[in-house]
Amino acid sequence: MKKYNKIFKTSDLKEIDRYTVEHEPISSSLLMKRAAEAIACRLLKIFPNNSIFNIVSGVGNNGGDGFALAGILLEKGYEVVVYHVWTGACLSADCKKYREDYLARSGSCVDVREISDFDAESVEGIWIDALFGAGLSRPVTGWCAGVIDRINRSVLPVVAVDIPSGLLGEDNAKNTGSIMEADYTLTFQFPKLSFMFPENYRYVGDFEVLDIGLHPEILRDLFSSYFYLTPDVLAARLPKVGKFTHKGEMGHALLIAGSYGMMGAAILAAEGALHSGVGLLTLHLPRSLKKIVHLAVPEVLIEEDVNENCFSRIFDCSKYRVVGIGPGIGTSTETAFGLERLLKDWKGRMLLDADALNLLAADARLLKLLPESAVLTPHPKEFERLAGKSENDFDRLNKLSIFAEKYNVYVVLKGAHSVVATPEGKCYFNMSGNPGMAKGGAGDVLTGIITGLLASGMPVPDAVLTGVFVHGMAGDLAREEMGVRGMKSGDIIAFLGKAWRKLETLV
Ligand SMILES: NC(=O)C1=CN([C@@H]2O[C@H](COP(=O)(O)OP(=O)(O)OC[C@H]3O[C@@H](n4cnc5c(N)ncnc54)[C@H](O)[C@@H]3O)[C@@H](O)[C@H]2O)[C@H](O)CC1
Ligand SMILES: [K+]
Repeated sequence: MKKYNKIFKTSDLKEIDRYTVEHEPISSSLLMKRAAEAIACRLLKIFPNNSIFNIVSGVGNNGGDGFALAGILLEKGYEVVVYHVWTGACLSADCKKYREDYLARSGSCVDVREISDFDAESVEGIWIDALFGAGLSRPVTGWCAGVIDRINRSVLPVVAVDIPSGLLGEDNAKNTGSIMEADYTLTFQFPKLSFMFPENYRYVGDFEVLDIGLHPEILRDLFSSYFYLTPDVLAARLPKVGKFTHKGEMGHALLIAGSYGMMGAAILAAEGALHSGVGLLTLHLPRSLKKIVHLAVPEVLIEEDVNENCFSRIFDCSKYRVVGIGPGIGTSTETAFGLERLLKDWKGRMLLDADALNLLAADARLLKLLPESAVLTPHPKEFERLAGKSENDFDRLNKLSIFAEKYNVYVVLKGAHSVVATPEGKCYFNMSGNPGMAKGGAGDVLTGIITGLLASGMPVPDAVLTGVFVHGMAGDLAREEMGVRGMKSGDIIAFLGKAWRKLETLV
């Protein structure tokens, strides 16, 4: 079955739920049981040695998940206590059903109707947070906030069901209420948008998406502008390299990179492209610096600039399928002039990174010269120079989308979940990569990879999404062998071959 990796709004959940219940068909209580079974299965794998579960349940369906989970764990012989926090007077029908089932089996339950009913201090084992889920409509305040605060002060691990209680699914800019600080979040069917933002990591912790079999038709048909990238979806986009392919078909790329003192950037970008299927790669380099690079990367062709130490001018780009520019080029006046001439002359495929973006930010006239579907790969600071300051991560995402539409470009905002904004207003969040990649040079490798893929003729969005994902995947393979501290940017290149191999075997 084809997978649709959409990130829906939490307000869409009711409709997805309703459609699944009607068309599978399945009762809502059995769907809840399925969700609780998925949680139990994962939970017991994450904490194989834990035998005591303290489940904090609310009155809605998230609370219902808590009671259904409690029943499953009780049946398996674990010690379970449910703290039933009466956040409202009425229980949802399924919460009521699973509470009654649990009590009927003599499950231990503490009714919490005010903060003094809740003692978090003498507790052992782990906390399961099933207080509020996707139905939360406003910040959590009052004595319910006190329950969250007490758990946050506890030293025991916290696992959130679907979403940490108190966190809203999308925009949390005005969320001044209490929010559960979970170590893990086990979320149903798709990650929530707010999980993608660095500022929410302290609440979400590490998250995993559990497939609870919501109906594929509604997941396919319901609109969303947000998506997340997984290997299966990307493997499906990989074109086959045919038996009779020659280097001309894989494309000729021009990379403009490096300047005095920053030649490593040129080498890393070149290696990224060479390990990503480019047919021919020409490096345009400052005159006095070409030797260093040629010795380090013998596979490239070299074109020399008239300037000794930096990029200043390209005379003819007509033989290239793509031009990548930026890593280590600096921001001298000569280079600014060279970029302006290039943008006036070149209307083909193009990628701009690092100092090329700083030059764009310094002279807004240049933005209007960007070729259609150009690819920009800023980190947050570079994006801020281009688009101005953002109030928070959600605001930055909106700015990103507006920028991509306005200038008709693809923008890769680099980060823990790098996000690709398209000219059509879609945003794709990357799910590969790790903190070991937060090092100088990692971005240069990404520039090379995407430039290489653009040269090979892949459609622009496929080249960008695949490039971002495989870059993170190579980083993940490097981390497996060398650890977050031990790996360096060059190791991303060293593991690119294995990453491609892994992706290709999924096709
Ligand atoms: N389709 C699915 O993915 C499934 C989801 N399940 C679980 O259901 C919850 C969503 O349940 P819902 O009943 O809609 O909402 P909550 O449990 O989050 O309860 C909200 C509850 O609380 C009230 N409320 C809202 N905000 C506040 C507030 N700030 N303070 C106090 N009270 C508040 C609101 O009126 C409701 O009464 C989802 O997350 C999953 O965990 C299913 O179990 C499986 C299918
Ligand atoms: K929760």
